[in-house]
Amino acid sequence: MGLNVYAPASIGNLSVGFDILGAALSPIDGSLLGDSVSIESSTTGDFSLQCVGRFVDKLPADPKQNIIYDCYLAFRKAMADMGRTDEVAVSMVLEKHLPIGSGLGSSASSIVAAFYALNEHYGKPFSEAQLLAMMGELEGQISGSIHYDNVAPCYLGGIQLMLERDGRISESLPVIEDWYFVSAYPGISISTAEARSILPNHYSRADIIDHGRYLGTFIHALYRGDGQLAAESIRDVVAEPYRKQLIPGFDAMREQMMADGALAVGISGSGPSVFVITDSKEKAEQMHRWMQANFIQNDRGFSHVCQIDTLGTRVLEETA
Ligand SMILES: Nc1ncnc2c1ncn2[C@@H]1O[C@H](COP(=O)(O)OP(=O)(O)OP(=O)(O)O)[C@@H](O)[C@H]1O
Ligand SMILES: N[C@@H](CCO)C(=O)O
Repeated sequence: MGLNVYAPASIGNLSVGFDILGAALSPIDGSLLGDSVSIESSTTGDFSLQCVGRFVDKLPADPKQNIIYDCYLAFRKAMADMGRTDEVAVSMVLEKHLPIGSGLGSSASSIVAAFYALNEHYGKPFSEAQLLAMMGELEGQISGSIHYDNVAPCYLGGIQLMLERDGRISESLPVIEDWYFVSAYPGISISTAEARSILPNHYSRADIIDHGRYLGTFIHALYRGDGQLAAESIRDVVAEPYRKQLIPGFDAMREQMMADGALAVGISGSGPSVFVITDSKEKAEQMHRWMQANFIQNDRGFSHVCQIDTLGTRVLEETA
């Protein structure tokens, strides 16, 4: 029996919660914005990985350099640690729909889809909390430090707040139902590790106070269902001032979106994708068209009108 698992794109940080907030996204036109992984028992007895999809060309040529292979090794080791050593290997197919270094949680989407598929295939040996811990570890292997703000929303859906306590890595926050997100990827790539390395090691007291106030207000407003206050609190004093120079036309884009009635604008994860929040579908569609005409740099770029994906990672198809 085979399975096809889909893991949605995500916005790390949501501007106001560096490394501790993240949201999963679904395009409102029903298209899939995320990687998927198919899995079945290997007929040769050896592990195999085939990669297909629009953004496959920038993946490492050797499947054993793909993060999916590391997920497989980590999963098999964890099963061996629980005494399961005689399991049959698997054949996997990765459909790479998220560009690498996009700010849309591309590696997280592959990692989450792979672990979810492996767990389903081998009869769910691991709990949600155990899987999330493994996902975070693999994501940390890529970016240099463990942060769950892509893997947690990608896996669990919704808006996630990282608690990072034993057994409670992340918890869901309330979602503002009428928020539309325009998610635009300009078509260039930014490495997460590099985008982290340009950030300051220390912040001023004024920045720390602002950061605490904005994040506290954001979470308070979500629990009150006050979308206006929540959106006004989406301000980034930690990363955007330093990272925006890596994104061509960021300031002009922000100015235009705010003039067009955006509730909030920010960098998606470590960029170069950006997100815009509005409470009107019509405005979102107008902003999406502006992004297509003005922000996207080349034919690899794209823009989507999205809402929060509350389902998270799921099985799309089971085959006999
Ligand atoms: N399946 C995979 N998906 C994405 N990246 C992969 C995968 N397998 C290996 N890699 C490697 O992992 C690194 C991912 O880099 P990075 O963390 O900057 O990007 P990302 O996770 O795609 O970023 P973002 O979260 O901004 O979308 C690249 O060097 C890439 O070659
Ligand atoms: N929180 C991470 C997300 C990376 O997508 C960062 O901003 O570096």
